[in-house]
Amino acid sequence: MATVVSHQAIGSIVSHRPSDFKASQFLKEPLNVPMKFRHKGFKIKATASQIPILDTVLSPSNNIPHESKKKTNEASLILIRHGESLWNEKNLFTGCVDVPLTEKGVAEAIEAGKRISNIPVDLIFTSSLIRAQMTAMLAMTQHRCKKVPIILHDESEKAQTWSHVFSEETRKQSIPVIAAWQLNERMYGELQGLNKKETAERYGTQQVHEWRRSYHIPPPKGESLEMCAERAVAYFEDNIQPELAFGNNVLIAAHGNSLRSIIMYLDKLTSQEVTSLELSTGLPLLYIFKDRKFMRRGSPVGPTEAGVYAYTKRLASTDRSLTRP
Ligand SMILES: O=C(O)[C@H](O)COP(=O)(O)O
Repeated sequence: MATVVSHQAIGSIVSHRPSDFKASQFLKEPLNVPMKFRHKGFKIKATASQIPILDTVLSPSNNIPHESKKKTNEASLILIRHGESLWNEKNLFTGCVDVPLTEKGVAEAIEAGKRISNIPVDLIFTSSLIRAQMTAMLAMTQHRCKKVPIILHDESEKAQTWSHVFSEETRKQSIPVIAAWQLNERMYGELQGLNKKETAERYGTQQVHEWRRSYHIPPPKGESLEMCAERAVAYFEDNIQPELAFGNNVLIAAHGNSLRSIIMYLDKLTSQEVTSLELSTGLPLLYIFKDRKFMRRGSPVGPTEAGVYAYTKRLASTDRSLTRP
């Protein structure tokens, strides 16, 4: 049965910004510094894949290559398209318009959380849009680690200084969340806010299908999937893949088309094959990154699903450590 979360509770989850928090105080593990943090004067010369992630935040002079401190040679990657939004419900093109989840979307996010509750998560990436952020937060309420996802703000030095956590214990109970606009939904241009059915009646089903699903054809004044891939996949390669290579388990909460472009990259789909890739709202997908390869494991069925632990030895040992009293 779906867990019920009131709108008030959701509001407090998503609007409670971490005002007592700072990345450099927060993460002891050597996570990679995302590109945006690396622009903030950490004086890093190495490429993304060589940088010890949050070591750099912890200590700007620390420039030990990844390999020397690598945690493990495999990591899990969970992708979740956000739950149903208010405009999904109304069948409107949404794109980059920042629309929250419906009650059904909230339930979907919680259900997704149950499905992934046994899969380790060290780091969360979301788009900058509220529907993806709500989804990540709600999903993590179901996780067995019981850690609190905390959004890292890097818009100013002051934001970083002011969001300082002084308790070591609290830091250990937190998971960093990095919000990146590059993971946003594709910009749907002049279609944003239009009804999908009415648009198909006006321009023809074939034309609208091409705008929605083709790789190369952009909607009027919007982004094609190819253009969306240029930013989303580049972000993935520069900022997320190094985390996985280091052994950090990552959850990405994003959107239908930004995730389609990332899945196209992970599964090596052709521009023709990606046209038939559809993602349901709130359905998590699991990949294992090992030996520099992505292996798709499908959608975990639920927290009691034995198969989830059979995916890898590492997940099995995580399960044992979580169940240990
Ligand atoms: O932006 C939107 O309207 C949807 O989230 C994705 O829409 P699509 O399925 O039409 O690409």
